[in-house]
Amino acid sequence: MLKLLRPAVTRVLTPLGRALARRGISPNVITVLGTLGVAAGALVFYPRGQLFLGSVVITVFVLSDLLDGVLARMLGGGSTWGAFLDSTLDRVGDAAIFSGLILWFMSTGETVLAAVALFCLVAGAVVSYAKARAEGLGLTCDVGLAERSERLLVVLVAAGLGGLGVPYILAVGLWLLAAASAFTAGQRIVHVYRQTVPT
Ligand SMILES: CCCCCCCC/C=C\CCCCCCCC(=O)OC[C@H](COP(=O)(O)OP(=O)(O)OC[C@H]1O[C@@H](n2ccc(N)nc2=O)[C@H](O)[C@@H]1O)OC(=O)CCCCCCC/C=C\CCCCCCCC
Ligand SMILES: O=P([O-])([O-])O[C@@H]1[C@@H](O)[C@H](O)[C@@H](O)[C@H](O)[C@@H]1O
Ligand SMILES: [Mg+2]
Ligand SMILES: [Mg+2]
Repeated sequence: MLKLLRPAVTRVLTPLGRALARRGISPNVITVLGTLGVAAGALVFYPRGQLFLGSVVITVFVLSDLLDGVLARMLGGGSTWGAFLDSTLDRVGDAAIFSGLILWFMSTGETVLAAVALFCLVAGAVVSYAKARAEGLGLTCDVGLAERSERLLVVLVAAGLGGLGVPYILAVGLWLLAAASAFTAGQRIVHVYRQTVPT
C-alpha cells in the first residue's frame, strides 16, 4: 500500500541521492550504515523505555532503505550483491526493533506484550521469507496487506506515541500488527499456491 508513495518519496530523496553520488558514496554503505543506525536506535533506547526518542532515531535511519535504492538507480541500476545486502539487512533491522521492544516489555513484566512483539517479529520474517523463497523459485509474491513499510509504520508510530504517554496505543498497535502480519503471510502463501497448483 505504502509503495504507492514510492514515486513521491523518490522525488524527495533524489537531491540527497545526487549529493551522495557526487561524493562517491556507495549504496551499500547507505544500506549498512542505515541498518546500524536502526539497530543502535532500537537496542539503545527501547530497552530503556525511551520509546519516542528511539522511534524517531529508527525512523530517520530506516528511511535509508529507500535512499539506498534511489542512489543505486542513479548509479546505473543497482547490483545483485546490493539487492541481496538490502533485503538481508532489512531482517537485521526488523529483529533489532522488535528485540528492543521485547527487552523493554520483559523488564517491566509485560510478558504478554513481549510475546506479541515476538510474534510480530516472526510473522514479519515469514512474510519476507515467503516472498524471497517464491522469487527464488521463479514465482512472484509481491502481494500482501502488511509489507515491511506498513509494518514499520505501525510499530514506529505506536511505539512513538506510546513513548509520548498515549495509553494503550502500543498494545493495540502490536496486536493489530500481529494480526496483519499473520494475514499477510497467509496471503503470500495462497498467492504462491495458486501459481503452483494446476487449475
Ligand atoms: C508520533 C510519534 C512519531 C515517532 C516517529 C515515528 C514516525 C514513523 C513514520 C514513518 C516511518 C517510516 C516507515 C516507512 C519506512 C520505509 C522503509 C521501507 O520499508 O522501505 C521499503 C521499501 C523500500 O524497499 P527496497 O529496499 O526493496 O527498495 P529500494 O528502493 O531500496 O530498491 C531495492 C533495489 O535497489 C538496489 N540496491 C539497493 C541497495 C543497495 N545497497 N544496492 C542496490 O543495488 C537493488 O536493485 C535492490 O533490489 O519502500 C517501499 O517500497 C515503499 C515506499 C515506502 C514509503 C514510506 C513512506 C514514509 C512516510 C512518511 C515518512 C515520514 C517520516 C516522518 C519522520 C518523523 C520523525 C523523524
Ligand atoms: O515487504 P517485505 O516482503 O516483508 O520485505 C521486503 C523484502 O521482501 C525486500 O526484499 C526488501 O528489499 C524490502 O526492503 C523489504 O524488506
Ligand atoms: Mg532499500
Ligand atoms: Mg530493503
